[in-house]
Amino acid sequence: MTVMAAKTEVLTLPEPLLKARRLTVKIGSALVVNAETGEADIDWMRGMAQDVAALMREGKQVMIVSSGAGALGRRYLGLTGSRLRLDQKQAAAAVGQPRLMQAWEGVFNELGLKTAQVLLTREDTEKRRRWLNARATIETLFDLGCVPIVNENDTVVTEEIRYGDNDRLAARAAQLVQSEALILLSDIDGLYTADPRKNPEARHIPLVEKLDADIEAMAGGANTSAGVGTGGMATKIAAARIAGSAGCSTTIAYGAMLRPLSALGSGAKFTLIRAQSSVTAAYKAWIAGTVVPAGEVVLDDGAVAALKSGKSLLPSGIVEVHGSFDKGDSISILGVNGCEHARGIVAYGADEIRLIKGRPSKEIEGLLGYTAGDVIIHRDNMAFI
Ligand SMILES: Nc1ncnc2c1ncn2[C@@H]1O[C@H](COP(=O)(O)OP(=O)(O)O)[C@@H](O)[C@H]1O
Ligand SMILES: N[C@@H](CCC(=O)OP(=O)(O)O)C(=O)O
Repeated sequence: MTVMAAKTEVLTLPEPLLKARRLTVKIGSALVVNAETGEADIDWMRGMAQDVAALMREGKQVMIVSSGAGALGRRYLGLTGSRLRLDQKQAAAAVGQPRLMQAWEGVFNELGLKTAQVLLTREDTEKRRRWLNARATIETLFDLGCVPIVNENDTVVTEEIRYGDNDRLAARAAQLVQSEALILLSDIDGLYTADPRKNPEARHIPLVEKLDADIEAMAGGANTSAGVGTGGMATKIAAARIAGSAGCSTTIAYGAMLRPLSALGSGAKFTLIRAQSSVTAAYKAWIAGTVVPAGEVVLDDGAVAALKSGKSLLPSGIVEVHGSFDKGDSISILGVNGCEHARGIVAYGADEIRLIKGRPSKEIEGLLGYTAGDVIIHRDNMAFI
């Protein structure tokens, strides 16, 4: 182990990962769990922590989505049968998750970094209020310099309401924090024209510019001989579709060697599935495309001009509030003539905005008894239509 060397080294990823400010790395069970001992593979995890630390030194923020709770817990509990009931799988994950986190925390601590456990369910990324809460927490973890380590909250979900595999969880998590790049580390170095374990003629595909039905048809199921993987290439392509719709590119790469992110930087093969738009454009298109805005605010002419020059919306420019909406809802922004100029995600609910409209931001706390910041809609959460 060369922790001292790791403290100065930097890691230069290939394009377009190089440009990504925020990366999400998904790590499958087969990588973190040693197949022979059934325990966390600390050497491999230490190498990953060194790679992540090197990227953080370049100013990048890295979120890890780590599988392995079920596999670690099964071995620890001696649940060796191949067909476990759901409650047994959940019990195994409950036992394995703290062991998984202990291993991650240990290897990051050696480098002076802190980790944070983030357990998500599908509802957390589908229900707006929970989505906002999860996003705010992870943003704060990044600000604090922590490495968020995400997994599905396996103990509380049932088959019908789970993501089911961490490839799709990772894509949703990447979308949640507006990652520009999702890296899926696998037991294979990318997408092939067919499953190369079954078809020796299969060819590697280095770049997918457009994820269409032909590409989807190439992706088959998991390599079941390895014993712990779940999704196969099909869930990786499904993940790439989710990530792509949020402007996030997906890289599928082989992860079993020590320091797989460094390997990417030194020429290892991978498949890049390029997103069709940028994260910001995808987010703004999503806001602009809100089917039924939850309400409206009417602005004076000065506020409309301020928004058009790139400013955020302050309470002082609002003259009327229509409808009943909550913090986090998408609403319409109208001029006094009733013309819709933009849509945006509000930081305050309708009744709160009624109390603070027309007033300077410094009065928000006195009027509401708390403050969620000076702006009603931040410019990053606003799309002109
Ligand atoms: N078109 C394809 N290209 C590459 N791998 C494929 C393809 N179709 C099916 N696969 C299988 O998907 C496996 C990777 O998925 P999986 O075993 O779930 O990995 P992980 O545990 O890393 O998520 C490969 O080992 C391969 O056998
Ligand atoms: N949440 C589960 C991971 C499920 C999963 O997708 O595993 P894998 O196919 O190894 O990435 C666990 O930690 O065991």
